[in-house]
Amino acid sequence: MGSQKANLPPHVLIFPLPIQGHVNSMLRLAELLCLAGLDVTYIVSDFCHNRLLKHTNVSSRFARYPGFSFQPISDGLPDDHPRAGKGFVDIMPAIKMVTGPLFKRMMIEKSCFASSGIRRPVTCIIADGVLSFAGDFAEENGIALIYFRTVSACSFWACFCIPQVIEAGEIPLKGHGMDLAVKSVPGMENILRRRDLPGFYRVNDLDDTTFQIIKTETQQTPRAQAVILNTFEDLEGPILSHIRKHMPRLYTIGPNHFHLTARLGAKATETETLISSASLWEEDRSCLDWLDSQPPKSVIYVSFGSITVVRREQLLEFWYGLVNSGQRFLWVVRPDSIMGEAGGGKIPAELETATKARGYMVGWAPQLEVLNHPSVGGFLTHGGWNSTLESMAAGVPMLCWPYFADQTINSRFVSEIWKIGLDMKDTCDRVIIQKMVAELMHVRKDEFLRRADAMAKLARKAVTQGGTSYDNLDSLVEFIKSTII
Ligand SMILES: O=c1ccn([C@@H]2O[C@H](COP(=O)(O)OP(=O)(O)O[C@H]3O[C@H](CO)[C@@H](O)[C@H](O)[C@H]3O)[C@@H](O)[C@H]2O)c(=O)[nH]1
Ligand SMILES: C[C@H]1CC[C@@H]2C(C(=O)O)=CO[C@@H](O)[C@@H]21
Repeated sequence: MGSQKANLPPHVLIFPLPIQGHVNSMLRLAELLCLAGLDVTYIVSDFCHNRLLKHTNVSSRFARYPGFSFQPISDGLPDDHPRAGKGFVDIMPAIKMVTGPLFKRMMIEKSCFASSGIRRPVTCIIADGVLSFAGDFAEENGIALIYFRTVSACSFWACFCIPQVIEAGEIPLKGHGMDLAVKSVPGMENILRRRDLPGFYRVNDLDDTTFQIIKTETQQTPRAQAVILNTFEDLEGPILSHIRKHMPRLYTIGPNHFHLTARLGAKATETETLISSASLWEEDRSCLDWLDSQPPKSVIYVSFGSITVVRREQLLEFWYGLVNSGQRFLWVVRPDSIMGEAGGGKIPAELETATKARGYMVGWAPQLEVLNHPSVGGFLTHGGWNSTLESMAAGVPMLCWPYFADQTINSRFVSEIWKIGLDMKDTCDRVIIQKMVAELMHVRKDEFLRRADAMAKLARKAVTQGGTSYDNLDSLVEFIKSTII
């Protein structure tokens, strides 16, 4: 057994927060590690697992990696709990109180998923950067620990600097002075206004539970032996230098959906790769047929990710703004995304008519395929980090309407640093929406497309052999191997 075991690959446990953006990002990492020949156990909430099995091809997709397995666990919430909108605030405490103890028990009872002569017990835990209990378990049991924070480096760094921002008296915001410059986040002195700080900062009381959780979880990151970020050096180099002063072993491997496409390259066609989704809702592929019949770069794709909810009045502002812009649009309206009477009330006839003429609505879209469709020329997005990277990699300019969390700082970087789109934060007005859609799709179209195209090229370079993300992934795999020698 001893010599047999020596030939077995490392066994990595991957544990994402059970939210669409985190599950997508970490499942892509799981596949990248499977391709490198590592064994992977992927912990997933029962809620997400059931949906993945129902709406995706994950079973067949991962069947080709014999060293891969899913390990479902409860997320501590009842099945019918609304995990979107305000419901999201319950996720972190439930995970901590319920999933944490369950996880520790499961790891011990299942001998950390060892299989005699076939698989080592877990040798390395790659936990979501906000799941410190997984880090505790790794430390208590002498297992290598890596954190993967699934947001942008700029958001992670701004959260890491929470103590300095408090010290400088720049928060609590108390709703005023939102346009004042933030001076206490090194490297961002001339970039951020208070309204651009990650949404968690928007509290009147520094004892706010979510704020405290984010602060504590972020502060403990440096105890890991390594940190992974889904970004690339050409995109966030200056901020990464600041982070590396505290966490020198930092692997940037993104954009990881693009990286996966590049690594699968020879083994799969582009379409095969694109349809390897991890959607928690059923994708309505009919929108691709609709896109096929639209002129090149004429459509603005609208989607606010998996957590955003809007009030009916806001829905109507967006709808009028889009219709009045005269632009063709493909709009994802998630079934659980309208607050209140689930979209009750009549839709004005002029909106129905205009939507039939030049719009298309679905409950959930095959987003990667949509963004890479030649008819799509812009993306009205909440600025979730996956959506932002997916848009960048496809060379599609963005109009950002951030909802919470990292989105408020991502949108600032999109507009002011990368200059590949516009930031519409803290307003929801049909006239502004109409004007900004026109600016993105007409007035400044060439300028944005040129920069977005240049950014897409940098992203491609990063994930191609010899590129920074490509090399960093190889180094990460070597590091994981080194932890068992
Ligand atoms: O109709 C749709 C809409 C979205 N997606 C996919 O769903 C993912 C959405 O991820 P993201 O854009 O990151 O949004 P959220 O799911 O809202 O992500 C959460 O997690 C992200 C990563 O931590 C954070 O950046 C966000 O702020 C947070 O809301 C992306 O891969 C999309 O391609 C689809 O496939 N179809
Ligand atoms: C629900 C939020 C808690 C932490 C996650 C996050 C992060 O900074 O890691 C950002 O927004 C959401 O994805 C998560």
